[in-house]
Amino acid sequence: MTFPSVRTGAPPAVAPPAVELQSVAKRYGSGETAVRALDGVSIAFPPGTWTAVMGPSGSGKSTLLHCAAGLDRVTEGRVVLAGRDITHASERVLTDLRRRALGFVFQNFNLVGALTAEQNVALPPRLAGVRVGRQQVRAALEDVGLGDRGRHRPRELSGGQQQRVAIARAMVTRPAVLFADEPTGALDSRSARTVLGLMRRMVDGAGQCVVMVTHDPVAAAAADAVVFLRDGRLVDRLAGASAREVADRLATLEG
Ligand SMILES: Nc1ncnc2c1ncn2[C@@H]1O[C@H](COP(=O)(O)OP(=O)(O)OP(=O)(O)O)[C@@H](O)[C@H]1O
Repeated sequence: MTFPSVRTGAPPAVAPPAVELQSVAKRYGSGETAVRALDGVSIAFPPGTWTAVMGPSGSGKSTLLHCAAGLDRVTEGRVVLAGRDITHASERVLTDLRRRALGFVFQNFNLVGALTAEQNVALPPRLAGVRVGRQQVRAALEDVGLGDRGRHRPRELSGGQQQRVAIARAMVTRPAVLFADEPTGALDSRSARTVLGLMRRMVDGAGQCVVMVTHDPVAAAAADAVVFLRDGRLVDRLAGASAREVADRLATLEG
C-alpha cells in the first residue's frame, strides 16, 4: 500500500518577513519647514537575509532604520516587525519588543563604560527580564573571539574589540532582527572585515535578519542586497554586487 506524499501539491513554504514597511511616509515638522524624510517606502526584509541601505546624505537612511525598529513613528503606512503590526503600538509594547526581538549595533559601539564586557553582553536580556546564564554570555564572547576579555571594560579594548562585544551583546538573545547603523564606520579595514564576517555568520548560521545602514561600499557588498534611497524614496536594488559596482551606483545618485 502506498501513501500519497504530504508534499504533493503543497505550495513552497514562504517565511513571513522579519520586518516589513508598507507604503511608509515619515514627515518631520509641519507647514513650510516640513521635511518628508520617507516618501512611500515599501520593503520587506526576510529572515536569513542581510540588506544594506545606502544613499546620499539626508536621503532617509537613518529614518528608515528608526521607523523599522519602532524607534520613530511613521506618519503614513504600516510597519510589521517580528510578525506584529507596530504602527500604533504603545511605547511599553515597543520597548518590550525591542528588548526581546531586536539587536542594535552602532558606529560608536554604545557600550556601558562602567561595565565589563560580560556585563555589557548580559545587560539587554537582564533589562528584558530574560534569563541568560553566565555560560551563555561567555559563549557569546567566545563566538566573537573575545573569550579571554570578559572582565575587561570598554576602555581596555580596541575599537574592533568593542564592536565585537556589541555584536556579542546583540546576538546573545538571538534576536529576529539586527539593526546596524554604520557598524564599520569607526573601524580599520581588518576589524571591519572581522565584524562583517560575524554578521554573515548571524545571517547564514542563525537565520537572523540584518538591516544595515552604511556609507561604505565594501561593507554594503558584504550584504546579500543593497537598496538605495534618494529623497526618501527607494530608487534601486543590487544583489550580489561588488564594492566597485556599489560605489559606482552610489556616485550616480550623489552626482
Ligand atoms: N528629528 C528630525 N527633525 C527634523 N528633520 C529631520 C529629523 N531627522 C531627520 N530629519 C531630516 O530628514 C531627512 C532624512 O534624514 P536622515 O537622517 O534619515 O538621512 P540619512 O540618509 O541617514 O543621512 P546621513 O547619511 O547624513 O546620516 C533629512 O533632510 C534630515 O534633515
